[in-house]
Amino acid sequence: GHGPSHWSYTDKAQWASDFVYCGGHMQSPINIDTSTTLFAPELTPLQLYGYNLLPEQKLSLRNNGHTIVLSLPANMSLSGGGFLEAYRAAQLHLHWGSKAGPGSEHTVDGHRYAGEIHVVHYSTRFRSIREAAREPGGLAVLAAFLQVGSEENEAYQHIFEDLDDIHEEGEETLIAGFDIAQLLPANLSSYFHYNGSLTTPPCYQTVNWTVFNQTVLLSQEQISVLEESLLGGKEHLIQGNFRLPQSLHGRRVLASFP
Ligand SMILES: NS(=O)(=O)c1c(F)c(F)c(SCCc2ccc(C(=O)O)cc2)c(F)c1NC1CCCCCCC1
Ligand SMILES: [Zn+2]
Repeated sequence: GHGPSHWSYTDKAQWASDFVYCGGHMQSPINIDTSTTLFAPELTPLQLYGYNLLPEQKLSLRNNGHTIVLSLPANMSLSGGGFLEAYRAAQLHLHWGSKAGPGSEHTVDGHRYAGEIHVVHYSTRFRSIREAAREPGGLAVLAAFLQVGSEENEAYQHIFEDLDDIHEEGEETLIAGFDIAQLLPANLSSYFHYNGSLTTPPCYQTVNWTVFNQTVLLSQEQISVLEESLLGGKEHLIQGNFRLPQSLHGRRVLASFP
């Protein structure tokens, strides 16, 4: 990049020199080693409120050069799941790979999935996500793995059918509201939980991560459309927009299931 505000996935090794937190000891993503996770029965099922949006509710879908970001209304919220406070939804975005290989951020026992969805929330303690992003526990991100299955996933079509409108970096379009919960696994009770960071600069170490154990199934065609539709710069597609697993530095990963 040319100056600290510009970074890319091709110069991940430089992030820590431009962004101090990216070299910290509570970074994300991580590899989840299921043989060392700790069963925590206090991790209750996640409760989603206001996720079932009416079609009249229009949502901004934007190509920001690193991923696609769907902005979410602040009356969508999250509680339970061992969280001590409530969180408001802010945005969701995706990470994916290319023909060369899969692109989830977290891995499980070294396995990388085709992709990963992140639904970003911020604590109701704060007035804005910018403020919350700087405070420990300020953000809660729900993560689910995208896996290739035999059927087309109708919920993801609400997003993928409009990717041509945001082919170029910086482009934005409006899509009709739909049930955002349909983008997540049906089982919201089985998940991993750990404290980590944003997975891109500025890498703030302020994220409560929830990674669902059940995956979401999309068709190969849908995954290919995601991998081939979005430009991150003049000539190159956004592909492989994932950070490599970071060291735990002694952190324990909790599991809501035995
Ligand atoms: N996995 S993640 O949650 O760390 C994450 C990523 F991996 C991401 F790649 C992204 S997108 C890259 C950051 C970015 C770039 C441009 C703009 C803009 O032009 O509006 C906005 C954001 C991205 F937006 C996020 N999440 C954002 C992090 C940046 C801002 C803090 C709060 C929102 C969460
Ligand atoms: Zn993300």
